[in-house]
Amino acid sequence: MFYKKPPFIISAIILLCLLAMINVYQPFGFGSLADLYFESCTFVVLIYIYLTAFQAIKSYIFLRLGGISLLFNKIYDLLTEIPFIENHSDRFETLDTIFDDGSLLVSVIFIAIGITRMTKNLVKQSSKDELTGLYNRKKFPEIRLDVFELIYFDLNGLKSVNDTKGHAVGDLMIIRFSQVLRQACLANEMAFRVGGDEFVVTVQPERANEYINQLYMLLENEAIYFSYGIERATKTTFNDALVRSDKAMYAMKTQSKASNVTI
Ligand SMILES: Nc1nc2c(ncn2[C@@H]2O[C@H](COP(=O)(O)OP(=O)(O)OP(=O)(O)O)[C@@H](O)[C@H]2O)c(=O)[nH]1
Repeated sequence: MFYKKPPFIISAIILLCLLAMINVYQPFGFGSLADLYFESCTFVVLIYIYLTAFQAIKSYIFLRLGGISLLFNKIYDLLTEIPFIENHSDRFETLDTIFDDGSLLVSVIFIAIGITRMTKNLVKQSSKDELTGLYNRKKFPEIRLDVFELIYFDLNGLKSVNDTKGHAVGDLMIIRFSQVLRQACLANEMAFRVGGDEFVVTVQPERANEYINQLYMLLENEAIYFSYGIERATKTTFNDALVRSDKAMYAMKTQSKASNVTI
């Protein structure tokens, strides 16, 4: 609930409260007033970042720890502007250094690890299809085999499933087919979703027919039908093979429709 409020307003209120407190207690003697204003602003900027990036911080433990450590560091900086606390901290120099410089060092390390992990994860997610978890086209340059057979798949009759049973059932059909595509892959073979009901699989040379037979077996008792086209390819001939396998798939679909056979 709290985090749904605009972070800017919350941060501004905290800043105003801090500035008011500084001014009210100023006669009792703070250190440098300028220092205090800057420390307060940095603290509030941190709060603002914490609120706006809350989802990311929540999901990554290192960002969370780094954020906590940085907040601690800033609070400590603020508190040590109070002469009474500053006097005490000066007496425990090592402890003061650990609280001040140590917590800053820890924050920087944790935040750096957190950002690195988050970036890696984002890159990984950006090449995955959200609905099925299969790779999307962005992953094409990273095909793991040098020579392979490329199979272009298209589901048959998805539109009529959508129209008669609803989009959610159509989604389930796509998800189930994707599961089976992935299940039939060996190491280094990859499955991609390249369009609504279109998929590409790269399998080891001479394995396409075996792969497709496996799909038929896995989908034996399920009303999921598909057309496909197979082309042999290398990384350099990939784009041509993609076009040719799409055409071969289309030819199979046209033929099956003409003969009114469900494949
Ligand atoms: N449920 C669902 N449907 C989708 C999705 N993406 C595309 N579609 C639908 O899939 C259908 C694909 O079109 P077509 O390939 O012409 O439909 P089809 O019924 O499979 O026709 P054929 O390929 O000729 O058998 C369209 O109706 C799209 O709206 C999706 O993510 N979920």
